[in-house]
Amino acid sequence: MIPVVVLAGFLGSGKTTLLNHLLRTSGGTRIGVVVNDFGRINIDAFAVSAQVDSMVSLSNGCLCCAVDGTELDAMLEKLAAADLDVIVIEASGLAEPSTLVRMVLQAPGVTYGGLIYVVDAVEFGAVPHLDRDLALADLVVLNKVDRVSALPSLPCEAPVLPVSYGRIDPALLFEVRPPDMGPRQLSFDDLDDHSTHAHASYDSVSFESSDPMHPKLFMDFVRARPEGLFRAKGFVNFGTLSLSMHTVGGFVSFEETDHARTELVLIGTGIDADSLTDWLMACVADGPISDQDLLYVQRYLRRS
Ligand SMILES: Nc1nc2c(ncn2[C@@H]2O[C@H](COP(=O)(O)OP(=O)(O)OP(=O)(O)O)[C@@H](O)[C@H]2O)c(=O)[nH]1
Repeated sequence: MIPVVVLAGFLGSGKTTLLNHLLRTSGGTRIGVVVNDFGRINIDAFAVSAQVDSMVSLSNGCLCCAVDGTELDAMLEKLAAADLDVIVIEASGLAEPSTLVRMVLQAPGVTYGGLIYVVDAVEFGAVPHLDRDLALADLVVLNKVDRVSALPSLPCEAPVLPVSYGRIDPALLFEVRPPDMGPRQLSFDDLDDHSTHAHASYDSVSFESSDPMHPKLFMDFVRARPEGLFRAKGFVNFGTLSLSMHTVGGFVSFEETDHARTELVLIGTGIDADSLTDWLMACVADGPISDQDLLYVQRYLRRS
């Protein structure tokens, strides 16, 4: 099922800037984008190759469409049928993120991929209901940090990623495919020094085990994972049950899989690779796993 990431934030916080950054830096990832109106996406940055209905197909494999709230269901269904890797919905600055999240959770053929909430590091004090929105967020992007001398502290439990101009690493939100090596010409973006981009400061940790993980110990790890751990993805084997796991900030989703080995990649800032590896090693089961034990993970399971 195609994951749907909801991108929300108050007026002017930098959602469109972030979305354009994702579109520019996601290589060959096929992204479906749902926005409130076309004018907002920097379509000039791409060659528009076709326009069908209210959907625009961009040369980098991105499908763009504009909807109002009532059309969202139908548009998601249409996008779900297309061969996409991920769908990003940019909420208008005044949309209620909770309404959008509910709509995505109910939409057929897609799976919710988390709520990314953009906060303006200068203007955040003026946002109505900021606490309420932050409480729903899985990952908070504290944008425009170029405009402040000290980072404000936000009242939220979700991990906070300080950035300028929405430059987050797309791999924090979804699987990034290498660029298509088609007839595309090199652009200035390709010549960019990527070491200066946000992702240069991330650490990643890989963990593998052919012995099953203990459901309770592993779920304790998932719940208590360190704040800087923005993303985890891969497979977890619990003996008779194997799940694929995907987390974005505080958001976690599991789906059943046939992959009968634990293979995880954890991405974050300020994470200690050795202690995370030790922690995961300590989650390996030291005996058989009972049906009772499996209940700890089964309640997180999404059924398609
Ligand atoms: N200085 C600075 N300006 C930024 C940054 N990110 C975005 N901007 C500017 O802030 C303004 C608003 O950015 P948008 O991306 O349009 O914000 P938005 O959340 O999509 O706005 P609405 O759709 O009106 O809610 C634009 O002029 C951006 O160029 C940043 O990190 N630093």
